[in-house]
Amino acid sequence: MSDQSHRPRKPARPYRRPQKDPVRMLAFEALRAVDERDAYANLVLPPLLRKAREKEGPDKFDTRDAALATELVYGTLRRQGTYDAVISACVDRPLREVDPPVLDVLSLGAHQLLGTRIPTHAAVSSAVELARVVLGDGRAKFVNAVLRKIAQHDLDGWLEQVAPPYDDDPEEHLAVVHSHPRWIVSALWDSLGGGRAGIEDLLEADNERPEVTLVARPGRAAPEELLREEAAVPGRWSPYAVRLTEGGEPGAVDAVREGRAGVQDEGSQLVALALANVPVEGRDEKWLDGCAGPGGKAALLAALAAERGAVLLASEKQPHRAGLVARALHGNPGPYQVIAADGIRPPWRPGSFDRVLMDVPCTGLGALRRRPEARWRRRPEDLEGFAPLQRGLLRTALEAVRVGGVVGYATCSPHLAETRAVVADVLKQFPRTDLVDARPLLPGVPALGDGPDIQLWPHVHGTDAMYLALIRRTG
Ligand SMILES: C[S@@+](CC[C@H](N)C(=O)[O-])C[C@H]1O[C@@H](n2cnc3c(N)ncnc32)[C@H](O)[C@@H]1O
Repeated sequence: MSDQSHRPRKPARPYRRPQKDPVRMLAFEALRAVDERDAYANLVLPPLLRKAREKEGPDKFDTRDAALATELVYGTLRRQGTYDAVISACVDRPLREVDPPVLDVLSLGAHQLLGTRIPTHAAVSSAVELARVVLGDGRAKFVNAVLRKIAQHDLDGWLEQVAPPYDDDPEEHLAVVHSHPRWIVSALWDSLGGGRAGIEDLLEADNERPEVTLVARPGRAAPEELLREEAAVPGRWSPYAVRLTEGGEPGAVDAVREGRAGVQDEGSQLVALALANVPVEGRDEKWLDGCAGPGGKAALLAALAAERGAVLLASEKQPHRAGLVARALHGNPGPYQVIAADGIRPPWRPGSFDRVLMDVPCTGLGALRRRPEARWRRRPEDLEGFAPLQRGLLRTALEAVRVGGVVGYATCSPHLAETRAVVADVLKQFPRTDLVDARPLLPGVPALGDGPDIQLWPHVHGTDAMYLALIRRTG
């Protein structure tokens, strides 16, 4: 008999079943859907939250649980670049060799440790329990070991280690610290100009959850009605805007349910208002929105047109999105028309309209705060994909407007390749046009740029980074 057989055996720990925590399970499921199926977090979350409420009951999954699950998903996705850098420093192989579900649990754990106030012990143990449920005990040990390494420093401590010093490589430093792909940091900085403080504020603003902003559609609802909602305050710039400072459920607001009001970023409202405010000489009866889906700007324009006895034609290429436009415009106080049509081969006659909005498809780099995963999905090559469409749509807009009328070219991206470059290129083919100074059309809105076009910014205006150029046809 060997010596060993006499040694008292360490009592085996009794097996304990992993605890299923509905908040972490839900967050993991959402992250997997975003990762695996290219789903959008803002679309995936609401049904998962509903399902959790139904399954667990309102006592076990209340509004605080829903808020925590939402924050865990959005925060993990937004800060993924930073967390990847930290996790990389704690594992002994390249991240691409870590199984995606394992990486999702690690990222969720990293966010709990570095991006929330959840105490360290709870952050690690909840992520490890989650790992036991969704990955099994073996891989949970790996998760435990990595998270314990991460827990040795706070976020600032990690950033000092994993981000290059600003002076050595400013763009890479900002990319890691503020969790944006480097090419996006570079593009935003080109467009914003200025020094370190501005771009840092902008990148930080992209990482904040935007407030919910409503629009009281003129002639259909008054802002005062919306201001009666809980924690509602007036918009900063648009007379029709009301901000719900605690988020709330816009769908529960009567005016929103009835279509008299809508959810609309204030930047989007300002674009519609500037186009509606620009003076045009003579007839002012026919307005066109050539890229109308899902209908936010069209609904505001149609209501403003109705006040002036003008009619909006809202056109959208995708039939199902044209359906959304029809829904947004339903109940408009004046006449309007909605059609599904390709703005590149339009059915209308040239020179038909007095005001035209072309809010073209774009990379959406101005709305990153709304779509937490978007920054990681976009590629620089996407710009080339949009370029011909953006130019083509601006050309047809300029053909659609009458001499003396005005076109508004808008994007929800501040990327210069989608904004000024498109306008400059297309105007070479339309020499009989003038750029109108859009800044005085939005009185009281500061820092709109050098003009004549305008660029809004999340960190300056609290809006999406919408761009607008107003172009008048002179011949
Ligand atoms: C940025 S979105 C417009 C947002 C809209 N103005 C709003 O405020 O709700 C661009 C829209 O253009 C549509 N689109 C894409 N290609 C188009 C085309 N060739 N002609 C017309 N619409 C097009 C897209 O389907 C999308 O709905």
